[in-house]
Amino acid sequence: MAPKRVTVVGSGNWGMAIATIIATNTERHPEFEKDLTVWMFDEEIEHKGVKRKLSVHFNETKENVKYLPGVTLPRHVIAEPDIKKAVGNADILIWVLPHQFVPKTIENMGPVKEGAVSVSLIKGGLELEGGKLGLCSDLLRKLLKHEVAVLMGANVANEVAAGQFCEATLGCKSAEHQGTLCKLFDCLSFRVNAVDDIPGVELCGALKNVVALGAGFCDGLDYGGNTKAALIRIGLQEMKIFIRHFYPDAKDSTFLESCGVADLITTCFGGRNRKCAEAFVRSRGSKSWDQIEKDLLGGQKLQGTLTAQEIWPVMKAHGLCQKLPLFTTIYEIAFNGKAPWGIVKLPQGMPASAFAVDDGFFDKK
Ligand SMILES: NC(=O)C1=CN([C@@H]2O[C@H](COP(=O)(O)OP(=O)(O)OC[C@H]3O[C@@H](n4cnc5c(N)ncnc54)[C@H](O)[C@@H]3O)[C@@H](O)[C@H]2O)C=CC1
Ligand SMILES: O=C(CO)COP(=O)(O)O
Repeated sequence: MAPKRVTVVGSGNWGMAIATIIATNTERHPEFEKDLTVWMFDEEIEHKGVKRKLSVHFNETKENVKYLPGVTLPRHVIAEPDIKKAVGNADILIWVLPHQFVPKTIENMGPVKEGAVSVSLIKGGLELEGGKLGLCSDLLRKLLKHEVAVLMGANVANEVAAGQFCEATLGCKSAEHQGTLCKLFDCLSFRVNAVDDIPGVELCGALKNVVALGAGFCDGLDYGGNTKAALIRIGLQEMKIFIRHFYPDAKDSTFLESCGVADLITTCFGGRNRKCAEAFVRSRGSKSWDQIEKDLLGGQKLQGTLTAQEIWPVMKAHGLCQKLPLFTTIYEIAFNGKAPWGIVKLPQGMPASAFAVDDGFFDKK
């Protein structure tokens, strides 16, 4: 059988980091073609005083100076800015875009190969479809008309690119594809465990970004480890309530995989959602989320705020707000001007001086 061609669709922080792992595996396993294509959403960059396209700079230097600076990828990783060329010949498509860009990207691309398979690494992209909760992998499945697996885990991109040990969870229904896809991702520093609970894996990946906003609010209020641990515990519980409401068959064991508790922990300590939520509180209401994203992420994208907005109408439509007080509070702090210390149920009448930011910028709903 001809070796399978692989394309990574997306070249942000995670797209580039996972390309380092995949490229190692396409080189050592003969069932894959060694060259790895990465679709690069092209843009003009200025690096050391020289202006040129990001893809041109990458193909010459093998460094994505905007989204993963300081890391040189293997020579056989090739950036392709033309989406039609990037996906047209691929047998395996790895989706790693901020979820808001998925529909337009698919609209712009041509046909995909018969028998191709996709894996979504995208955390977010939830919507109600005729009362049912639609996932990003459902959208991909609908538009691409082929099998879509998911890969989620405790995988802060810069740490993965640095070769630090971590784990990930592959959610995949077909036993045949499980084997091939594990081979594509698994290596000594990136251990992959396959399960067949796709909605459980994917929803853990999306919802932990919302909980991470709460963790950032705690950091902005200078609360310590006990409070953050409580928030993580309650967050995990609410993730489970939410997921089970829509997918009663989601497995308990999924929450103990890397995609569950491990991703929640790493994101609540080291993620961008946490970082921006801390800045939101410290700005005392003076900066919008868009401004914070621009100031702190250098072109990378926040996913937790969008996901919080996506699940809010879903929670309301399904009468879940009371069952999910933490998710509700996170939404209200992020978008309704609720005081950030509402993140913990503190005793009524506690003196204002006990709080780091009680200077009147947030009303006390
Ligand atoms: N960065 C991380 O540590 C991790 C991220 N993820 C997930 O991976 C997904 C992708 O995130 P990152 O790779 O971090 O991206 P990123 O936030 O670092 O970069 C933004 C990406 O969006 C692209 N872009 C900007 N405008 C676009 C447009 N109009 N159309 C298409 N693309 C456009 C940029 O070229 C860039 O590749 C997200 O769902 C995220 O939650 C998952 C695990 C780890
Ligand atoms: O998903 C992640 C780690 O697994 C990264 O989270 P952030 O998007 O908050 O950085």
